[in-house]
Amino acid sequence: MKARFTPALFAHAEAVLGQLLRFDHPADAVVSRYFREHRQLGHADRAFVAETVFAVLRRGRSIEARCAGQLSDRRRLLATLALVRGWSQRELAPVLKASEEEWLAAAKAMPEAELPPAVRCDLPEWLYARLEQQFGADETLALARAMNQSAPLDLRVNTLKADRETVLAKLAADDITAAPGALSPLAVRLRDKPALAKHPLFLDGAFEVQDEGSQLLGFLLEPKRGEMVVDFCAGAGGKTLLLGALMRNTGRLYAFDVSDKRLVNLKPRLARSGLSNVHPGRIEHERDQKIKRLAGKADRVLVDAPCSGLGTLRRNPDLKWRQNETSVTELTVKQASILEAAATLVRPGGRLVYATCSLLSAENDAIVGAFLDKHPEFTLLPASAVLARQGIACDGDVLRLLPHKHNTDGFFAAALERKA
Ligand SMILES: C[S@@+](CC[C@H](N)C(=O)[O-])C[C@H]1O[C@@H](n2cnc3c(N)ncnc32)[C@H](O)[C@@H]1O
Repeated sequence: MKARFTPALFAHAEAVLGQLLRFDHPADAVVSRYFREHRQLGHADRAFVAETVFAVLRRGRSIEARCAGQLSDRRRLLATLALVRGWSQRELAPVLKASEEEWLAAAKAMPEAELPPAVRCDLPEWLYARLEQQFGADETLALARAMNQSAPLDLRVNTLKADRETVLAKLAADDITAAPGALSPLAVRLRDKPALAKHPLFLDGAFEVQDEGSQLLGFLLEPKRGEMVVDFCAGAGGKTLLLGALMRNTGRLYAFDVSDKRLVNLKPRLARSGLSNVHPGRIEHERDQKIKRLAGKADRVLVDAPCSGLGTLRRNPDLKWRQNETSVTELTVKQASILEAAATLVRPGGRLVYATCSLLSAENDAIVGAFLDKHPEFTLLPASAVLARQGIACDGDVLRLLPHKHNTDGFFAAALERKA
C-alpha cells in the first residue's frame, strides 16, 4: 500500500532528517527510535519516511550541488523526491509552495554529468580519491551508483532445521516471492521487504536474515564436523550461526567479542537456531587470558574485523559521512593487532580467515600483506579454489565482493593456512 502524501507525513520525514544530519548516531538506530516514539505511523508511512531520508543520505552531495546552495532540510527532501525518486510537481503539490516551483525546476534542469566526479558519485572527497585510485574513475562511478541503491533482503537457510527448497516452497505458499541466491548455496533472495519477525519459519529458526556476501565468509573458513573453531569478532553472531550449522552442531565453536551488548543479542538467535555447540565469551581485548588459553589449539579461526563498514553503504549510507581518514587509520591499527592475536590460536595446518565489510585496501590487502610478510609460517590459500570445491564460483586469490559486480554488500576475505 502506498502512503498518502500529506504535510503531516512530510513533517515526520523532516523531523527524522534533522536528527540524522547531526550524524551522532547510526542512521538505522535513529529511524527505529523515531518510529518507536511515533507508534501512530503505519507500515506505508514508515516506509515512505525511511526510504526518503535514506535517499537524502545516499544522494545528498549531488542534490546539494544541483540546488546551488539554497538548502534547508525541507528543500533537501523536496529535491530528493523530485530528482531521485522522480516525483512530479503534481505529486509534490500537497507540500510544494508556489514560491518553490522555480527553484525545483532549476535543480531538475541541471545536468548531472557536469558535476565533479566525487559529487556525481555522492562520496566525500577523501573516499572518492581512495576508490578512484583502487578502481579507476569509470568503475568507481559504477560502484558508487550500485552503493546508492537500497540492498535486497537476503535470508540464510539454517540447514539444521530446513533445506532451501522447503523454505522457498513455504515462502511461496505465503505469497512471498523469493529465489535461490546466485552465490551462496544457502541464500534466498526476496523480491520485496516483508516484515519477517513473526513469520513461523523465522520463529522456528529455519532462516536468519543475512546478506548473501556475508554467507560466503563462512564457506571460506569451511569448518568441519567435530573441529575446534573460533569466531574472534562474533558480534551478534551473524557468521557464528552459519559456522555452527556448517559444523553440523558438533565440535566446539567459541564466539568471542568485546561487546557485551552484541553477545546478548546473539542469545535469542542461538536459541532459535537449535545450535548447542556455540560457546559465547566476552573478552576485554584481543590479548585477553581467555584467548591465550587456546593458543595453537584451534582448527579454524575467523576474524570478521571491526572496520569502516564502507562496503555496506547500501544499508548504512550515513557511514560515508561518519567515517574519515583518521577513523580508518585507527581501525587499521586495531585490525592488525586483532589479526596478530587471532593467528596465535591456529594450530599447525589450521586455517585463519581475515575478513571485513570494507572496500578500502588499507583495511584489506594491506593488513593481510603486512601480516604475511611478518609471518612466513602462514600462506595464502586461493579463495577461488576453496569456494569452487563447495560449488561456489568466485574469481581471485582473495574474496572480493562488490555491490556493482555481485549484487551483494562489499566484502573482502583472505584465507591463510598455518604451515603443518
Ligand atoms: C564486523 S563486526 C562483527 C560482525 C559479526 N561477526 C556478525 O557476523 O554479525 C566486528 C566486531 O568486532 C568486535 N570487536 C572490536 N574489537 C574487538 C577485539 N579487540 N576483539 C574481539 N572483537 C572485537 C566488535 O564489537 C564487533 O562486534
